Amino acid sequence: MAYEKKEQPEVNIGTAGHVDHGKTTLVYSLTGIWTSKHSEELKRGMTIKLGYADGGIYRCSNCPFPEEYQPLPECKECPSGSEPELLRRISYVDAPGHEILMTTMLSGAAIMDGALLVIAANEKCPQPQTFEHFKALEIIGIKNLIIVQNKVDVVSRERARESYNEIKRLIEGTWAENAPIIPISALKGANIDVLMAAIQKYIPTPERDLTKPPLMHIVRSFDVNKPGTPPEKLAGGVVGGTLSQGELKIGDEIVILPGMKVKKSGGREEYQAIYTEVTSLRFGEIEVEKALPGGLLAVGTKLDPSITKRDQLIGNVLTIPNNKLPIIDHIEMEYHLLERVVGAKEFITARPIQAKERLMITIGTALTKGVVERVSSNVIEISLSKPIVGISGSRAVFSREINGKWRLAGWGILKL
Ligand SMILES: Nc1nc2c(ncn2[C@@H]2O[C@H](COP(=O)(O)OP(=O)(O)OP(=O)(O)O)[C@@H](O)[C@H]2O)c(=O)[nH]1
Ligand SMILES: [Mg+2]
Ligand SMILES: [Mg+2]
Ligand SMILES: [Zn+2]
Repeated sequence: MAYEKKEQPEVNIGTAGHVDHGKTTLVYSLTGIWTSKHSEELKRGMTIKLGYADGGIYRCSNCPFPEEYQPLPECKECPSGSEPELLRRISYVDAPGHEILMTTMLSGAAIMDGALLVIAANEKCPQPQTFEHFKALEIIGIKNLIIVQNKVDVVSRERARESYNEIKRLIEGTWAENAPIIPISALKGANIDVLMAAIQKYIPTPERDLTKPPLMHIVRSFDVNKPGTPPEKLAGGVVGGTLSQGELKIGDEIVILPGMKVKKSGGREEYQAIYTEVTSLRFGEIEVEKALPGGLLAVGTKLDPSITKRDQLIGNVLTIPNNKLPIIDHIEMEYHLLERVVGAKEFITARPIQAKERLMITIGTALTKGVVERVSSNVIEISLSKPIVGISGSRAVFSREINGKWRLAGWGILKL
C-alpha cells in the first residue's frame, strides 16, 4: 500500500485559556468530538485531563471564501455528491483551564505545534489563566498563535469591540503582537470556517527530520482490554503521544525511558528501561503501517497491559534502543524568572528563588517535583524527585507553590 501522508494528522494544535471560556466546545465544533470523557469531567463540566480529538480541514472548490472551508468531507452548501478536498488532518490537544490544572496544561503545551488561545468576549480580559496560559505558550516556545474571541453570540456589538480592544492591549508589544484575532461562537458554530482558514494560514505544519531516530513524548497510556478478557486474548499495552522526529513502523524494536518504577532493596526507587516491539499504529480511527511526526499516535506494543494501564507511562519517552539518551535526576541550567506571579487574581511580585525551595518541573510531557540545590541570579541547580530523559535543548518550565497553588514561575533550556 502506498503511504499517503494525508492519512495521518500532521500537526498538533492546542487549546489554551481561562476556565469555561469554551475550549472544549471549540474542539467539538472543529471535529465533532467531545473530548471530556471521564465521569468526573462530565459531572463538573470541566476538562481535567488533556483531551484529544482529530479533525480535518477540507476545501470545497465550488464555494467562495470563507464557506469553502469545511470540517467534513461533504460540503454543507453544495448539492450532495460534492467532494471537498482534504487539506490537512489535525490533532487537537484540549487543555484544562482551571487554575489548579496548570501543570497539566504545561505538559500538553509540550506537544503543541501551534495554539488557539480562547478568550470569552463576555468577561473582562485578561482573566488570570488567560494571562498565565499566554505566558506559558511563550515560555514553551510556541510561535504560531491564533486568538479566538469566543461567545460573541452573547455580547452586544459594543462589548465585542471593547473585548477586542482588551485583547489587543494584552498582546501589544509581546511575542504574539501580530496574532490574528478571530471572533466566533463555538456553541453556535459561527465563523468556524474563517477560523479554519486562519489555521491553514497561521499554523503551518512544521518541518520534521525523518532521518533522525524516532522520538515520542508519551502523553497517555492505557490498557485497551475489557475487564474479564481471558489472558490469551489480551491485547498488549498501548502508549499515546506524538512523534517529534523520525518514523515508526510496525515491527520496530522500541524502548521506553526512563521506564518502569522498580523498588530496590532498602525501598529505594529505581527505573528500568522497557523494551518491546510495535504491533500496531493508530491515529484515531486510522490504522497505518508507518507513522510520521505530528498527530496523536497510539502505539500498540507487546507489553503486559498492567504496565501501561491508567496513564502510568505519562512523561516517558519512546525511542529505538540504539538511540542512547541520558537519564537524569539533576539539572543545572540558566534560568529566567517571571517578574511577577501570574495566574493569581491578586497582584504578587515574585520573590527570588531560594535554596531548598520545592518546585514543580515540567520537561517535555514529564512532570516531577524538585528541590533547589543551589541558585544564583542566573543559574539554578535542581534535584528531581523522579528521573527524566534529558534531551539537550528542551525547555524546563518550573512552577512554585503560592498560597497552595502551583503557579508558573520561570524556565530554562537544558544543556547536557
Ligand atoms: N453562549 C456561548 N456559550 C458557550 C460558547 N462556547 C462555550 N460555551 C459554554 O461555556 C461553557 C464552558 O464551555 P467549555 O467548552 O466546557 O469550556 P472550557 O474552556 O473547555 O472549560 P475548562 O475545560 O473547564 O477550562 C459551556 O456551558 C458551554 O456551552 C459560545 O460560543 N457561546
Ligand atoms: Mg467548564
Ligand atoms: Mg474544557
Ligand atoms: Zn461547496
